[in-house]
Amino acid sequence: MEKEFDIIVIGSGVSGMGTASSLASAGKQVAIIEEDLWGGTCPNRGCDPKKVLVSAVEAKDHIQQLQGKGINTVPKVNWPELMAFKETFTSPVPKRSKESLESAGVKTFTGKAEFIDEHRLKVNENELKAEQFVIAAGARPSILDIEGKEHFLTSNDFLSLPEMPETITLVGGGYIAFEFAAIANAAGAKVHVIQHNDRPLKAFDRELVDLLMEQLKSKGVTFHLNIEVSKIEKTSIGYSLMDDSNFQLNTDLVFCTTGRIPNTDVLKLENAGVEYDKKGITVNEFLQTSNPAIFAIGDILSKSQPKLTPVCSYEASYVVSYLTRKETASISYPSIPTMVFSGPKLAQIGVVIDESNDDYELSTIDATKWFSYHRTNEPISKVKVITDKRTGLLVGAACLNNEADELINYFSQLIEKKVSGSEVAKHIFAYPTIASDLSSLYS
Ligand SMILES: Cc1cc2nc3c(=O)[nH]c(=O)nc-3n(C[C@H](O)[C@H](O)[C@H](O)COP(=O)(O)OP(=O)(O)OC[C@H]3O[C@@H](n4cnc5c(N)ncnc54)[C@H](O)[C@@H]3O)c2cc1C
Ligand SMILES: NC(=O)c1ccc[n+]([C@@H]2O[C@H](COP(=O)([O-])OP(=O)(O)OC[C@H]3O[C@@H](n4cnc5c(N)ncnc54)[C@H](O)[C@@H]3O)[C@@H](O)[C@H]2O)c1
Repeated sequence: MEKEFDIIVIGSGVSGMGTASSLASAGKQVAIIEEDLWGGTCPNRGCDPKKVLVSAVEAKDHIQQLQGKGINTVPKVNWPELMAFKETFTSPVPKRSKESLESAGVKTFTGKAEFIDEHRLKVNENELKAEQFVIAAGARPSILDIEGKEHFLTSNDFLSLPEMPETITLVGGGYIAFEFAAIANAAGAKVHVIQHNDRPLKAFDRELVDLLMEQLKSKGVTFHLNIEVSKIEKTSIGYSLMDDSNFQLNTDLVFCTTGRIPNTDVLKLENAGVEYDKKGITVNEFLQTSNPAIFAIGDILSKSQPKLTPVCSYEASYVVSYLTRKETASISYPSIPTMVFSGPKLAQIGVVIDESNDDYELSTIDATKWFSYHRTNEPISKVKVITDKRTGLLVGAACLNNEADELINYFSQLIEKKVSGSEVAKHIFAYPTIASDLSSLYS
């Protein structure tokens, strides 16, 4: 049966949900298609469930740090209970997301979308037609193509793991590995992280990554650098991982955390004249694909910006403004904060440099003994601020401590609003708080 709409959105994650609802509110006839969990990655198997599990890491770290300083026992993480708590957040998401779209006037279809031609899509037995399309079909975990790859689990499995085994191994040392390593370690597992070169979390400040690794090592996480796993063998008690020389590691479970691949292969994009490369769909500065009636946003894009939830929301909001003619200028991104919710947390925004140069001044501040961090006896707090030598304004920052997820957003405001150090000094912040340290960090 053929159905016709003004705009069809493919994928109901952060990118697709916001786009579809806002376009419907603007008076467009909108349909949205989802083949799996309504609401997509972030609330079902990404940021949100992950951060619920991180709560246990935070609680345990906090208490562990205060041993002999007023607290005398370290609690144990009860994994099944923590998972049940996580479920209270995730299980309502698909139904609630679909209902919210429908109440906004969006027509929902469950099934896999495939382009038939430039204006038509096939979804199960339906043929859907539209003038314009927004592709927001996201990405999925990549699986290394090695012998025994069928034994790999993914981030989706980790976030629903019924029991935490004695040993887990994460192959690939990126965001997911550093976050899951902290979670599994807090839950009592022996954790191994295997990285094929010597630069885990490559986009982050190297010194801070090294310090984060030291912290994780001190809690019992083992890092194996410059190891390229080439084979996984099932054994009577678990799995054995091997490389092409002498490396061998036994583990109860093994997760592939080597990145995510865009869902470009399942959409039959060639039928609609939409071009893509291995990083995703290529778009111009209006988020328009090689077919001008088809737009793409979110994790499915081939882009230099990080693939993160707030970036998806930003692109969704831009494409809605563009399609409703409220915006005709090209998209321009602000500085984007990036965060690793490990233990401790690592955050970064803007310019990243290893040392001062002709343009930028780098200040590295050891804030471990500052009141804000010392009162909870944090093992480390390091902050780097980068200022433009010409204007004196903040252009970048990186931090490693338990409060980095809040601190980085203050830096983001200062950078985006071009607030000078002397202006910060004129603010009165509640004391003692992380914000009240700002004038000492950036003056
Ligand atoms: C474990 C994990 C933790 C993360 N933590 C954070 C974090 O802390 N902070 C942060 O900012 N970001 C985080 N991210 C990244 C963030 O989740 C993503 O950037 C974001 O969710 C992407 O949204 P999206 O809408 O582009 O894609 P998705 O949410 O993936 O939505 C795409 C949807 O399209 C559907 N789809 C695909 N193909 C088709 C088809 N042919 N037909 C119909 N439907 C289709 C999919 O089923 C999916 O539901 C995390 C990611 C992971 C995996
Ligand atoms: N806090 C957050 O914002 C957050 C958290 C989790 C995920 N994410 C998003 O999800 C994406 C995927 O996360 P990810 O951690 O899977 O990917 P990633 O790209 O962050 O890291 C992958 C890591 O695997 C390494 N690697 C690649 N091939 C390998 C091999 N053969 N053997 C060993 N190591 C190998 C890479 O060098 C890299 O260090 C992120 O890029 C990010 O966009 C964000």
